[in-house]
Parts: sequence; structure tokens; C-alpha cells
Amino acid sequence: MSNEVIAVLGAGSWGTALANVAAENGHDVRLWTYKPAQVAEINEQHRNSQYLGDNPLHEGVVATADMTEAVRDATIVLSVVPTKATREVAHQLSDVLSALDQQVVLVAATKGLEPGTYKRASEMLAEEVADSQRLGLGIISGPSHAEGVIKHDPTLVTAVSENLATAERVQAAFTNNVFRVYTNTDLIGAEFGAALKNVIAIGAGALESLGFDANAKAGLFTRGLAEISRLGQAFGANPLTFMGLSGVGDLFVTATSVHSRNYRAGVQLGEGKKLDDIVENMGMVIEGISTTKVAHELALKKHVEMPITSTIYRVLYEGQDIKEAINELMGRPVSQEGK
Ligand SMILES: NC(=O)C1=CN([C@@H]2O[C@H](COP(=O)(O)OP(=O)(O)OC[C@H]3O[C@@H](n4cnc5c(N)ncnc54)[C@H](O)[C@@H]3O)[C@@H](O)[C@H]2O)C=CC1
Ligand SMILES: O=C(CO)COP(=O)(O)O
Repeated sequence: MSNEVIAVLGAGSWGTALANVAAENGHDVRLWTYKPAQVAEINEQHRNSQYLGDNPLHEGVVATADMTEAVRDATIVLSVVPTKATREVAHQLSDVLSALDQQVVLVAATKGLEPGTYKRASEMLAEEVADSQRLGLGIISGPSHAEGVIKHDPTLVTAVSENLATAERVQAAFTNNVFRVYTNTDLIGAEFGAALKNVIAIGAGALESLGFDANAKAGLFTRGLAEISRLGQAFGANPLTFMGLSGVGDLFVTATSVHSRNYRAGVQLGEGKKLDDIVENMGMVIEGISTTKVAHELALKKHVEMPITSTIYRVLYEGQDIKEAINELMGRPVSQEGK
């Protein structure tokens, strides 16, 4: 395996888990966070307790609060901050790359769409980091909770870039015996799948707390995936991508796992907790909350029917009662599948 110098921007649960995979694969890894206490804990105790508890990190994961230090000589840079911070961090990265006169393969691991602009993570990176500063642009996506990856649970993800050689370079850098990386070239489909499954996962959590059985969840997953695919296709996605790891795979894990922040938020909504309290107590980003609003707006703009997403929008943003919302969904005129 050729050795890469990999900078990971964002030391939350996912950035730390990805940095750990890269270090275990023998790469030179720098993990950037703006929090000095986190730098000290990672470098001295090889833990990131706020996000990953007592799980030990590989000693090759070196944290720094200095982005220039993190990025200097890096060949691959991963952006793993929440959607709302992606543009700001990418802008900072661009300044750093200019000063270093350096080019990198740029990879987003963020799952969301930017409010207002409706941009995907890779689009934000492309807008903030100039072509001349990039050797390639892609994403890592798929069913992969950090909590499982850090414990070496077998995990399958996909590296996606419109340029297959870029995807293959990321694949080569991250694949190992417990972390298997596929490739794909449908960036649009992969990013829509990754962002929109979070919305359905919130719905799945709510069904769980209302005590509904697997029938309801299977219906939600299937019809949820149908509307995710419809919206993605309206932007040019390949429908087959939604059958893959960044589509049904990620929907399945996020809408069924207790590790999912989105699913857990849905459970708490179903228990009657207030949205603001849920966000405050989670302590980690719940991307689906903002994505629900973005997706609902996009569906209206593109005239794409997304009844489940719009129902979850009304529950989250208009205070609609969940049981009443489910009754409304179930009472919609019946229709033909595959339309
Ligand atoms: N947690 C997981 O298992 C997975 C998460 N993801 C995605 O990865 C992204 C990050 O998720 P998590 O790591 O779970 O989030 P997190 O909430 O655990 O951590 C986010 C990190 O970003 C940092 N951050 C936030 N705002 C910042 C800013 N303005 N400037 C610099 N740093 C900032 C925080 O300090 C924190 O270290 C999300 O889009 C999520 O959907 C994708 C796959 C798995
Ligand atoms: O995308 C994820 C797993 O693949 C993470 O989902 P949550 O943000 O809901 O934990």
C-alpha cells in the first residue's frame, strides 16, 4: 500500500474514526480540531472521550489545532465537519493551501445539504477550494457508524468521485480487512442518498417510540427510499445508486441503529420531547433536522412528490402531532408503485 499523508478536518466521532482507519493502514495522519483540550487528550491519552468513549486510538493519529500543520504535505484531505461548518472550514483550507502552494485530493465525509443554496458537501468544497488546489474531488459514504468502525466491526463504504482514479485512490488508502471500500462515480446519487436517509431515520425513530412493529418501518424505508430516489433523479442521479451502500445501505443502518443520532432524535420526538432539548442534549450533530427543511423546499421547487419528507417537516417545523401525521399519510389516495 502506498503511503499517503492524510489530513482529517474535524475531530468529532466520524472524523476521529476515519483518522484511526487511516493510521491503522500505515498512513501519516493529522487530525485537525479547534479544541486544544481535545488535541491534548488525543495525543497524550490516545482517546477522544467526548465522542468515542474509552475506545483506544492508534498512536499514529496525531491531533493539532493548527490547520497549516495538519495540511502541510498532505496528499489527501478529508472534510468531516457538519454541513453547517463545511463551507467555512473549506474556505479556511483554501487559504492554507494557497499559503503552502499545495494541491490535494479533497474528500468530503459529511452528509447533508446546505440550507439556502441546497448544495451538496462536494459542491461546497468545489466552490471554496479552487480547481488549481485540487488533485481530485470525492466523498466517502455508506453505512458506517463511527461507534462500529472504531471497534473494528466489518464495515462497507463507498468512495465516490466523478473521476474513477480519484475514487480508487481513496479506496486504496482506506481499505483493510475490516473496512472495505467500493467505488462509484455517481456523486449526485451518493450525496443525495447520504443526506436524505437521515430524514427517514428520524421518522423510523418516531415509529419505534410509538410502539409500531416492523411492518410500519419496512413501509417507511421502502417508500422513503422511493422518494429519495425521485428527488435525486431530478438532479441527474443514477437510480441504481440508491440500491447501493450510499442508498439503501445507509438508510438501513441509520434507520435501525441505536448509534444513529437521527434515529435517536426521532425516538425522543415520539416520546414527546421538544426539538430544541433533543438538539441540545445530543451533543453531536443531527444532520437530518436541517436536511428535512432543505429537502422539503427542494421537493416543492422541483415538483417532486415527497410525502414522507414533507410530513416529517410538518412534525419538526410546524409542531404537527406525530399520530395525526401518520394518519394523514396513511389516508392519502392509493397509487401505483414505481411511479
Ligand atoms: N458519526 C458518524 O458515525 C458518521 C457521521 N457522518 C457525517 O459526518 C459529519 C460529521 O459528523 P460527526 O463526526 O458525527 O459530528 P460530531 O458532532 O461528532 O463532530 C463534529 C466535529 O466538527 C467540529 N466542528 C463543528 N463546527 C465546526 C466549525 N465551525 N469549525 C471547525 N470544526 C467544527 C466539532 O467540534 C466536532 O469535532 C456529519 O455530516 C455526519 O452526517 C457520516 C458517517 C458516519
Ligand atoms: O451516516 C451515518 C451512518 O452511516 C451516521 O448517521 P447519524 O448521523 O444518524 O448517526
